[in-house]
Parts: sequence; structure tokens; C-alpha cells
Amino acid sequence: MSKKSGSSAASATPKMKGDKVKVFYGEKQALQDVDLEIKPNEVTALIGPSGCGKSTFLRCLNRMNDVIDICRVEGKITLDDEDIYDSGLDPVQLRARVGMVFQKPNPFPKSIYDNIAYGPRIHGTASSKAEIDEIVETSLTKAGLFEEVKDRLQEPGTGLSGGQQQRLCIARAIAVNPEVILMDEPCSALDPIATAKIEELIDELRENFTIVIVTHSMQQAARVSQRTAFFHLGELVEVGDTEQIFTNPTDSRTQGYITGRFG
Ligand SMILES: Nc1ncnc2c1ncn2[C@@H]1O[C@H](COP(=O)(O)OP(=O)(O)OP(=O)(O)O)[C@@H](O)[C@H]1O
Repeated sequence: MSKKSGSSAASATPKMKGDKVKVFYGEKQALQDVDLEIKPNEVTALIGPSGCGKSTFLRCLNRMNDVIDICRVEGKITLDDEDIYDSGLDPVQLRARVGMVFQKPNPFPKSIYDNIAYGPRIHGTASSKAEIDEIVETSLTKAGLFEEVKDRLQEPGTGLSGGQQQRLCIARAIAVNPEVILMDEPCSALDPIATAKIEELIDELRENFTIVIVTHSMQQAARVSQRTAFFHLGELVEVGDTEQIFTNPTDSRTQGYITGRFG
């Protein structure tokens, strides 16, 4: 698995950017002034102890926190320099550009085919049967699942193994041609073999997409990401090249976490 980021990516303008992001659940502040740049065509890993705010930050990036009544987001988050919290921006359109894969595979109770076809149909990006057939095949191929399911596309997605279901969910996210894919602990419900397949897939996907992944596994962050951001108690403590974060962190809290002193 290649871990190098292209030099163009290293110097590229950020795909997404958080600027002084604060998040509150009611009175409780979960994130404090987070400044974080997400570079294009890289995998950025968000790590840190339980409750530090990783998932909260991830959910800010496609406004999934909007659906939590008591949640309030302050600061600015941009996608290609466009403010994603602008009142004129449609969150549904945003979520087509910034897709999400969850911890537990959650295929729709529909056929494998319809799981993939659903997004392109509702977003109107494909209309004819031939176009949708093409998207279904391409998305499943990119998610490394087509060969395993091509003879049973009309069977329920829920009948697949856990690892296959997660690849189906990744295919479903890809089907609407997003620019960014957010993954919230996508392997935590999977066995080591299924996990290895998803990790390989993540490495392939970054050629075409920008990826942000929350993970509890430092080994996984080290294997799949080019950049790592360490959160602690709602604060972004340190962000840098993954290799530097794991071999030569600048903050003692990062050092403590990666060496297993807490977390
Ligand atoms: N829906 C919610 N309502 C109220 N508080 C919440 C909600 N979601 C998260 N929080 C709180 O916000 C803080 C950050 O939670 P978050 O889930 O973002 O952390 P995390 O680092 O992803 O944790 P974990 O690794 O355990 O998933 C925690 O104190 C948590 O209790």
C-alpha cells in the first residue's frame, strides 16, 4: 500500500477547511476552535480518545449535526472555498458532494442493485435504465464488490456478509460521484480480513476522492492515512503527516496517546 502523498497534494489548496469550529450540544461544548485543512486526494485520519470530538468534527463536514436538535455549530467550514453553512446551500446537495459511510454497515432493505441506484435516481444524475446499470456496475467495481455480487444484483443487500455490506455502502456513497467521503470507524464491526479489504479499498479510492476517516485504531490510521489529526478533550492538539505524528509528535499529549499512556 503506497503511503506517499503526491507533491501536488501536499501543496494543493485544501479541499475542505475548518476555521475556528466550535460545536455545542446544549450547554456542553464538544469542540473548541478547531482549525483543520483537509487536502485533496489524501486520506486524513482523525484519532484521539473516546469522547474527544472526532465524530462530532466529521459530522460537521457534511452537516450531519443539523439533524441533532441540541447541536449548534459555530465558526466556518468550506468546501472548495464555499461556506457549507451558508443559508443558501442545500444540505441534501452538500451530502451528495460529501458522502458518508457509517460504523455499522447500513444497507437499505432493498436489492443490491437498488441500494446503488437509489442515490442517482433521487439526485437525478441518471435517468435511463442503461445509465443506471452503468453506474451500478462502475460503483460496485470501484468498491471491489462487483465480481462477488454480479450474479445476484436483485438479491437483498442485507443478505451479504458484514464486509460485503460495508463495501456495498461504500459503493452506494460513490454512486452519486461525491468529492469527499467521510468514514466513521468503517471497520469497527468487521473481522481482520474484511478490514484489510476495506483498508486496501480506501487506498485505491483516494486517487479519485478525498477521504476523512475516524478510527480508534492507531495501526489503521498509520496504514491508511497520509495526514493524521489528534484530538483531545474537544481540542485539535496536533495535525501533520501521518509518519511525523507517529514517529515524532510535537505535543506531549499526542506522544502519550500514541504510546498508549492514555486513551
Ligand atoms: N448527540 C449528542 N448529544 C449530546 N452530546 C453528544 C452527542 N454526540 C456527542 N456528544 C458529546 O460530545 C462529545 C464528543 O463526542 P464524539 O462522539 O464526537 O466523540 P468521539 O471522539 O467521536 O468519541 P468516540 O471515539 O467514543 O466515538 C462527547 O462528550 C459526547 O458525549
